[in-house]
Amino acid sequence: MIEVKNLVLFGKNESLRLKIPELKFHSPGITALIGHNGAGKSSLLRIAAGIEKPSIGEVFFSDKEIYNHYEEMKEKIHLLSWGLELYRNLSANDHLKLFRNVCKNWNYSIENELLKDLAIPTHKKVERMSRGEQVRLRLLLSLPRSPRVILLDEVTNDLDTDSRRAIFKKLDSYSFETDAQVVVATNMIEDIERYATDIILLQKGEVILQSSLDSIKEKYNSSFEEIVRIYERKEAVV
Ligand SMILES: Nc1ncnc2c1ncn2[C@@H]1O[C@H](COP(=O)(O)OP(=O)(O)OP(=O)(O)O)[C@@H](O)[C@H]1O
Repeated sequence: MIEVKNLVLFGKNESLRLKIPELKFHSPGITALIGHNGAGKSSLLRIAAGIEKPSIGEVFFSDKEIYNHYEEMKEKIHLLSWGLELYRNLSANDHLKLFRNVCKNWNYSIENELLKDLAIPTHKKVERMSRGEQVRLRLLLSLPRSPRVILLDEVTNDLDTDSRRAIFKKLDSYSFETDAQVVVATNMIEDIERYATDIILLQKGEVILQSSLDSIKEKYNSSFEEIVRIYERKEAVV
C-alpha cells in the first residue's frame, strides 16, 4: 500500500506544490485522484512512482521509502503518463518481444487475455496508432509484469467511450484479482461515477477530501459533481 507521511513539495520560488501530512491509498479498486488544473495530481503521482523527490517527508510502499529504492520499486509501481515510453517506430509485436526478453516474470496468460480483450493492432507502428491504442498497448506492456500499483496520469481523458470502458474494466478486474492498487488522475465525472471505488480530492496541493464514493454519496445524497463543489466551496471559505 502507498502511504504518504509529512509530504511537502516546493515549486519555483518556494511556492507550495504539495502539502500532505498523511494519506493512504486503498485497494482493491480504482481510486480517482481529482482536482483542478495545477492542483498537484501529476506531482503526487510522480512522487508515488519514485521519479520525483519530495522536498520534505516520505512516501512508502509496503513500508519501504520509494524514492531511494527506485530500482526495486519501478518493477512494482508503474506510472502511465503521456510520453508513454513507447518507441515510435516499433509495433506492438516488437514491443512485446523486447519486454518478454527483459522481464523476468512475464505472465503470458495475462498477455494473451489482454491481446484478446483490448483489440490492440499488433503490426501497426506506434507512430500510426491512435491515442487509445497507445494507452491500451501501454497496459499490455504493464500488466503481464504484475505491478502492485498502477498510476494513470490523465491518459484516459481524451479517449472515446469504448476505449475508456475497455481500459477501466481491465484495471478494475486486475485490481480485484491481484489486490493491486490503481490510482487514476482524471476529471471525467462519468468515469469516476462508473468505475471509482474511492476518491481523493486535491486543491492547491492539499487533500481536502478522501472517501469511498458510496459513503460520500450516501452522506450528501447528491450527485458527485455537486459534492465536489460543496467541498471546494468549504475550503474556499476556511
Ligand atoms: N517540474 C516542476 N517544477 C516546478 N513546478 C512544477 C513542476 N511541475 C508542475 N509544477 C507546478 O506544480 C503545481 C501542480 O502541478 P501538477 O502538474 O502536479 O498539477 P495537476 O493537478 O496535475 O494539473 P493538470 O491537471 O494541469 O495536469 C502547478 O502550480 C505547476 O505549475
